[in-house]
Amino acid sequence: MNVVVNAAMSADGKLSSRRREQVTISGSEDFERVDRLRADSDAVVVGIGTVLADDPRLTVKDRDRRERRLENGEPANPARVVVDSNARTPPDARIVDEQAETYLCVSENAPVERRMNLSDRATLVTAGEKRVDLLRAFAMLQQNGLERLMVEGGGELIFSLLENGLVDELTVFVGPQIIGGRDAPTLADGDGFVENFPELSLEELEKVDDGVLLRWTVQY
Ligand SMILES: NC(=O)C1=CN([C@@H]2O[C@H](COP(=O)(O)OP(=O)(O)OC[C@H]3O[C@@H](n4cnc5c(N)ncnc54)[C@H](O)[C@@H]3O)[C@@H](O)[C@H]2O)C=CC1
Ligand SMILES: Nc1nc(O)c(N)c(N[C@@H]2O[C@H](COP(=O)(O)O)[C@@H](O)[C@H]2O)n1
Repeated sequence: MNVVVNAAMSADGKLSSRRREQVTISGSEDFERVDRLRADSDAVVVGIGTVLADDPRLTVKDRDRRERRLENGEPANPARVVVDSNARTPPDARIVDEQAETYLCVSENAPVERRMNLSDRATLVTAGEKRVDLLRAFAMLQQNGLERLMVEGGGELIFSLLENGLVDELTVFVGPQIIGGRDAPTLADGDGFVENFPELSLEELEKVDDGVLLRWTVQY
């Protein structure tokens, strides 16, 4: 399995504002790159915080790329994965629409009624007692044939994946704005590291739009 985290952050490291509403940080060239990356993935992964904040579709926007996937015997869009311990994904969320297959990673603690309401819209993957056990959940996704995972955030999920040693590559677009705010989400939130900080190796640096694209591999 190969796991790539991709995110866009402001020059001060924020993924969005303290209101946790979606902020457009990438420019058109970067959004094209993100679309290519989605098209080259078996699944796009987000946390429930991102679903509740952004109501994303996570589909491939370019028709030619969707057609190329179909020609290669793949579904038009990659699968979508939500890490959602308590099955809080709204049944009318875009992420469970008909445009792609969706996997909801839930914990054993998720209320049965919510799971039942979602079970005809998504494949439920149960891993972990109270919180999704990411190592087990990703192993189960791999058993379902999902090898190339692109993680789009948010900060809580990205931190947990790094903590679990699950990230192979980190691609970050740094945009030309300051968002600020101590409560605004950053690239890696959660409890934070106090030692054994994951080490990154810079593989690529490029000016894209009015910002910078950085690609690192993670050294464990
Ligand atoms: N600029 C960008 O590229 C992106 C920005 N965002 C922004 O990020 C914000 C959402 O990020 P967050 O609030 O951090 O939410 P998140 O999307 O990282 O989801 C975190 C939630 O996932 C659940 N979860 C279950 N098991 C977990 C585990 N093992 N580890 C971690 N989380 C687990 C928890 O309920 C946790 O609160 C929004 O404001 C959104 O707009 C989100 C994605 C990309
Ligand atoms: N790459 C990137 N740049 C930004 O500026 C962004 N705000 C995001 N957000 C991510 O994209 C998701 C929306 O996807 P759809 O357009 O609905 O397919 C959003 O939920 C974030 O994960 N990404």
